[in-house]
Amino acid sequence: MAPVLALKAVTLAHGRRVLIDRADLTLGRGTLTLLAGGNGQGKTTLLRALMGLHPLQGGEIQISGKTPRRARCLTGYMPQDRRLPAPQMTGRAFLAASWHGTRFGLPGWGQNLKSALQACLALTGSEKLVDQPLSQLSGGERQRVFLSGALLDSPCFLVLDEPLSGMDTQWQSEILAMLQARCRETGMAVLMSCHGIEAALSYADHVLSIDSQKLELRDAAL
Ligand SMILES: Nc1ncnc2c1ncn2[C@@H]1O[C@H](COP(=O)(O)OP(=O)(O)OP(=O)(O)O)[C@@H](O)[C@H]1O
Repeated sequence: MAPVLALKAVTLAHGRRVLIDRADLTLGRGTLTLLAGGNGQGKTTLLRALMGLHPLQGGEIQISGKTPRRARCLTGYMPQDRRLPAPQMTGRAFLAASWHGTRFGLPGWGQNLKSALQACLALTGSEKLVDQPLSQLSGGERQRVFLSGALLDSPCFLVLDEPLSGMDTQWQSEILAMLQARCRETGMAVLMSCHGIEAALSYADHVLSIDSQKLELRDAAL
């Protein structure tokens, strides 16, 4: 079976500035990996490249054996830039519009969507948040609603860019425990960037560090 994520000699840059130079990497099913690195090292750029949103200067990325664009239906993504699509929109309408990514922004309200949405809201403790306008939620609450959306299509690969920012320590622990359990139970793999990885280490299998254009994968227990 193809690994969930495979990078072969991947080079990423912004203009002439190379951020990652000919990196190889493999992540397997059911693993939770923390992406670490100082400001400006290229974490967001790497995660965007995994979603097919940033071009490669060289090399190849495969997600479950497919190119990032072809693997869209297999991936869930929570970007770092979380500007509100429409401040008065409720979380429920926002999430309904993103279900399956095939609705051209039009919400669907069938029973399948309702059940899938309810399950994801329960995972993130967002049931009581989704019927309020997004603009009236706190930063940490909004993060949980957006995380529900990333989980909505039961992805095999979940890419999260600083999902814990703005959450209090209690919610950070609950979300990390939930993600760890989903990895174990469903085989989903998670790659998530976060600053201050110490608090998250006990939930993770690996730490992927970006430093001086290199990627290094290590066991989280070391
Ligand atoms: N659109 C852009 N055009 C040019 N340079 C960019 C662009 N976006 C980011 N950069 C630069 O690329 C580098 C890496 O940015 P990136 O956002 O990937 O870093 P990061 O590791 O996620 O940082 P942080 O921890 O601060 O979020 C930074 O030096 C940044 O200034």
